[in-house]
This record gives sequence, structure tokens and C-alpha cells, in this order.
Amino acid sequence: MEWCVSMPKVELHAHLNGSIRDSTLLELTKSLGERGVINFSQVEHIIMKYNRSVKEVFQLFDLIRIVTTDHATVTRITREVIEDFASENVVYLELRTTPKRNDAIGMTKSSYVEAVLKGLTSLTSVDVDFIPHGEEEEEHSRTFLLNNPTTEDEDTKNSRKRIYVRLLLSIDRRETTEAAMETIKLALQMRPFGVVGIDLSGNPLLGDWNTYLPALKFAREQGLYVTLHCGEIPNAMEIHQMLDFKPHRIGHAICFEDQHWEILKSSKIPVEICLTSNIRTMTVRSIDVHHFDHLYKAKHPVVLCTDDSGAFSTTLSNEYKIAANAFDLGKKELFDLSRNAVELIFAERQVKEDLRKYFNSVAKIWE
Ligand SMILES: CNc1ncnc2c1ncn2[C@@H]1O[C@H](COP(=O)(O)O)[C@@H](O)[C@H]1O
Repeated sequence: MEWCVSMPKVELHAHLNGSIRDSTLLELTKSLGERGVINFSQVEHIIMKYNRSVKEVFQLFDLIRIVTTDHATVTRITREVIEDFASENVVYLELRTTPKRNDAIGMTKSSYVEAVLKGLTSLTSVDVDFIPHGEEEEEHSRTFLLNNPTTEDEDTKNSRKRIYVRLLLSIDRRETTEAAMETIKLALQMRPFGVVGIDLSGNPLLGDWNTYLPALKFAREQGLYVTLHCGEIPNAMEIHQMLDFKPHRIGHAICFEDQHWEILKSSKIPVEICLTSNIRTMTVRSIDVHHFDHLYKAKHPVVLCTDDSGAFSTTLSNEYKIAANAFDLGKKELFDLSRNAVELIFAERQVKEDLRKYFNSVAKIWE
């Protein structure tokens, strides 16, 4: 299924630090071990474990946080993650990350995001479009992808990759209302540099919906897009409250009860589906009972995503392959899934229009 790699794809749910390359994580962890900051032999099993419960996955994220939270590393990881997505023909990437403070090294949430932006600007191997263009811009002037389309054609297979990247800033469920508000204000300041929205994520076993609600409301009032991790663990009340909030998209939608499916379907809130992540964290029993099938057949808006390609050793192409095999989807169905995901992106109108034209231009290859 080489075509899953060459097919143009849209990635809407990828956590920066969860997408770190295995090799980079091992290198950084070993180096901190050598410097005596951590004990490598004590954390090695956390990195190497295959299936992890939700609790264990967040132990890994806590370790990644220690290993990656300095400016140079954040910049490096951003560069590598974008290279990796571009190399498998992701043409639009919405990358999310939690702005962090690290007082010991003078890192503020703002300098953290600047380090991410430095990663975007310092990429030389891939053409990246991340600065939004004004509404007044003529539509025909946005032909970023069509100038150099990525197709299955042998001649262009190895051509330089082009990728749109937009950023979402994540609020961690451990944060206070004030800290969440700080992230929203930062997102508003960083809009000219491609920040388009807000994500609520972090350990679903922690935190309370009412803590983030004021910040999320403010974000939406200010015109930021909002996506929420919803239903990763059974929590009927929270799922209800999240759906009532009517976010622009939700991630996962796993532990839903009948009442939740009904609200979701009638409100048509799109769902970011992360197959491997759900199986590896054992929040979905097996792929044959994954709710993707049910939503897809009901024509509910869905998009296939990686979540944490590094932590779960997957790629977006691999997620497409899994869907093809498990749900009996062919090339055309998967192409349409990717093409339809263009309608769910948070970037400005001109980008959407460029992506539509681009997908139309390559459709004949996939249909
Ligand atoms: C498995 N499903 C998940 N559910 C909830 N939150 C998740 C997650 N996967 C990742 N994150 C969130 O993203 C952070 C890593 O990227 P950033 O440091 O933000 O770039 C994790 O620490 C967690 O807060």
C-alpha cells in the first residue's frame, strides 16, 4: 500500500512533543542521563514499552517534557516533525503544542512558542507556508501547492515538498484558569504567525471542565477555533458539557453513551480519529469495534490523525493503511476522506481554497 504514502493527506491532530522521533528521544534522554539529570536505566522501560495504559502514556509525556523543554530542543523537534510529515505527503498540518514555562532556563510560554516558530522558519529542506495571508488578498494569488503539486507521478515523486502548517496552542488539564487564559492571550498575539486555535488536552484523569471553560469561551469570542479532547475516559457529565459548548472539532470521542452520540450527530461536530493511539492506550478494545466505522458510515465528518506519531510509532500513512484494512476502504474512499478534511481545517479561507483546487487537480490519479 505504497499509495497510502504518496496520497496527499491532511493532519489535524498531532501533538508536537508526542510526534518526536524515537531516535531523537533516545538521544536526548541518553544525553541527560550522561549529565546526571535523569537516570537513564530507570526511564528506559517507559520509552520502550509498546502498549501503554492512559496512565502510563502520561508518564511517558512527563518524561518527554523533562527531556525537551529547552528552546533549542523545541526548535529542533519542530523542524524534524514537519520534515517527517512533509516526507509522507502531508500537505496541510495543524500542529498543536502546550506552551510551557521553565523558570530555571528563563523559558516563558511566549519564548516557548517563539522557539517553535524558529523551527518553522529555519527549515531548509521543505517549503513551509505558515504566515496567514490577509482576507483582502486575491484568491488566485494563493497557489502555493499548485505551483509544485506532489503526485504519484515518478517525475515529481522526489520533488521538494510543500506543506501548510498552522498552530494550535494546547491548554494542559493540569493548568489553572489563569494559566489557561495566559495561553489564550498568547494565541491571540501569535495569530500573525499562524496560530489559529486552541486545544484542550492532557491527562483526562486530571482536572475539571469548569476550570478551562472561561478561557475557552474567551478564545471563541475572540475568533480563535477550539478543539477539545473529549471522552478519552468515561465521564458522562464532562462529555455532555463539552458537546454543549459546541467546539469546532473534538478529538477521540471514545467513551460516549447513546445520549452523546445523538448530540454529536445532530450538532455535526467533526471528530479527529486517532486509531493507533486508541488501541495502544487500550481505550478502544480492538480495531473491529472502533467507532470510526460507525461515524464514517453515518457520513459524520471525521478525519484520520496520528495523535502522537513518535509515542505510538506510527505515521499518517500507517493510519490510512490500518483504516483501509480494518474498514475495507479503497484508494478513492481514503482520498475522499483526506479531501473532505480540507473542509475541517482552521486556516484562513484562501488556504482552504488552494487546498480544494489542489485536491481537485490530483483527483484523477486517485479515483
Ligand atoms: C494519548 N492521547 C492524548 N490525550 C490527551 N492529551 C494528549 C494526548 N497525547 C498527547 N497529549 C498532550 O500533548 C502533550 C505532548 O505534546 P506537547 O508538549 O503539547 O507538544 C502531552 O504532554 C499531553 O498533554
